[in-house]
Amino acid sequence: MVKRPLPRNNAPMITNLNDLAALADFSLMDTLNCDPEGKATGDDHAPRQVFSGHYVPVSPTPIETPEYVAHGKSLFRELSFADSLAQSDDFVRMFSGDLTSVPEPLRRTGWACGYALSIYGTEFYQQCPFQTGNGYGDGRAISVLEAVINGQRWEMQLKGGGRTPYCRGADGRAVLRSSVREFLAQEHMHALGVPTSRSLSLYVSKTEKVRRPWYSEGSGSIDPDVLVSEHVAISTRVAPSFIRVGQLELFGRRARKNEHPKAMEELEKIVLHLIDREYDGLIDQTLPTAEKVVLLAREFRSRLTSLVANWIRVGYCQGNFNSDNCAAGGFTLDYGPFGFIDLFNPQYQPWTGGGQHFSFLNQPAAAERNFHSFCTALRPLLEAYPDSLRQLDELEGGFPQVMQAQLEKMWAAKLGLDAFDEGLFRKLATLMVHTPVDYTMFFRELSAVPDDVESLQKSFYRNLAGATNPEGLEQRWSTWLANWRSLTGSVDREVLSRQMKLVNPKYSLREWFVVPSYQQAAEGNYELLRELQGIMTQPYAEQSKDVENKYYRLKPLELFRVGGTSHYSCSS
Ligand SMILES: Nc1ncnc2c1ncn2[C@@H]1O[C@H](COP(=O)(O)OP(=O)(O)OP(=O)(O)O)[C@@H](O)[C@H]1O
Ligand SMILES: [Mg+2]
Repeated sequence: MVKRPLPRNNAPMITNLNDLAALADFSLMDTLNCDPEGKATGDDHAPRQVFSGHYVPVSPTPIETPEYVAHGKSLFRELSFADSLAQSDDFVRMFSGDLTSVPEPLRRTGWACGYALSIYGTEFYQQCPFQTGNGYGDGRAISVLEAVINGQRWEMQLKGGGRTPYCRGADGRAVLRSSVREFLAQEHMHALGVPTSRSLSLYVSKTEKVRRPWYSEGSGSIDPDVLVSEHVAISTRVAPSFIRVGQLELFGRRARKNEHPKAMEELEKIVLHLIDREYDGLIDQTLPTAEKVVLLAREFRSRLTSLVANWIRVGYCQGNFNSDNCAAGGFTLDYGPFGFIDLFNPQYQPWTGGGQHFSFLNQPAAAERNFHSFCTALRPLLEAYPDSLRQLDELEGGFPQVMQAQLEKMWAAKLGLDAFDEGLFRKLATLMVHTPVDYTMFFRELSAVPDDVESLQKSFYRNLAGATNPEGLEQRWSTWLANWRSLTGSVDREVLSRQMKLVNPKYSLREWFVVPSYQQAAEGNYELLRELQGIMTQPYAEQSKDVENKYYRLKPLELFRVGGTSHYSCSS
């Protein structure tokens, strides 16, 4: 008998698709309403209105001649998946979109979900080709599996898996460039300790290409200036669910407007489903719905505020924080026009179409708008319960205070302080802008608890000597540093430093590291991508001198203002 290797948690190792099939569990999913017009064959790829139901059955369209690019090694370990699985024929086939020969109880059709859109709290319908909201949703994301693995329920979703009824006439594909970005970012974010969807696998087609607007080499253009032909790819992401605030909104809007006889029932069902999938064990199952709704809002508020504080801690700007890109489970979702900040600028926003409302330090305000959309979606369920409605209003009204408390806690931790000091923080923010500094490097250098400004200068984009008033600026830094040191109290320097280095990462997934990795990948060379994957999944570790020289660096000045590196459009 062949002995199977045992993973660390002693659960049996998953070495082939049959092992995975044995863990499939569609029981929760099956309690939801299927679109009554949905075809059991899943052959439903043309844009159309979907008037009701929580999901549409749809089969993915496989990419031609798939080639293995990468798999999420740490997620594989957590799921007890053998690394070899990622390159095994039947696994590659399934996760490059071909469900035609999957073993039972896996299914030959996946599912796509509709959702609504609010931008910064304002409801939108124009993005829907029918102007009704019934044609908007997962246009190229198709879920293929729900499984309970090591006691945890996971949904697996292909991105770029072909057209769905929500494709709005687009091709349903994702290009290698955007897939590499999302793949690397999800793993990096997880390693940074920030809740996120996770990366399972990434396959590229060796033959199938699509055209996308993008930037010519070294372009200084704001908008894309060329059409490029790019290889398509399918990445699979994994999360407890992919329910978005926008999804709740779709059902909330239908219930509010009484769009069909089952509208209220469908809203209640998706909300209870969200609780089962994302808040299991946190909300007493025996409570009436109205009370569950209030507890849900409280819990989501807590997760969302903590998430956004964490984004700021690690220098992440989501870029497109609409309600449809805001996971109702409170984790990071949709790594589209995101970016990790280099030079500190509170208004940093890499997405050219995004506007200041989604910029780096405006993310708490954007989150508040998404929370408003979330509460608006829940409200129809509380119409007959004035007490619960009042509690929901209070939760919504209290968002800024909770957000502020999370931010203060985060800034205090970044500075190694027990308590937030407003004066110290304000002075620092001003100095960081005036100098200017590299956000990640500055906090990491500070984590060494330096005696003087000299070592901090490694993170400065302009030598102090080159400043308008060099002595003045240096003096302000020295004063600030002395004030900061006095506030850290009598904590041992080593202890303080160790503590701060757990909060302030050394390495972050700067776009100018990612660009060459997807450019190489487009040539079939995945070396750089895998190097980045290795480095960015241990962002707090010092790592080798070589790694430090290559990846612990200021962004080269010539890369500022380069289209595709410093700013980009949403084309993906
Ligand atoms: N090539 C495409 N084909 C079909 N639909 C698309 C395509 N690109 C984007 N969409 C859809 O357009 C909408 C807006 O796109 P956005 O960039 O927010 O999402 P995304 O990156 O595709 O997906 P997600 O939010 O699932 O990560 C989404 O509903 C998405 O499904
Ligand atoms: Mg999206």
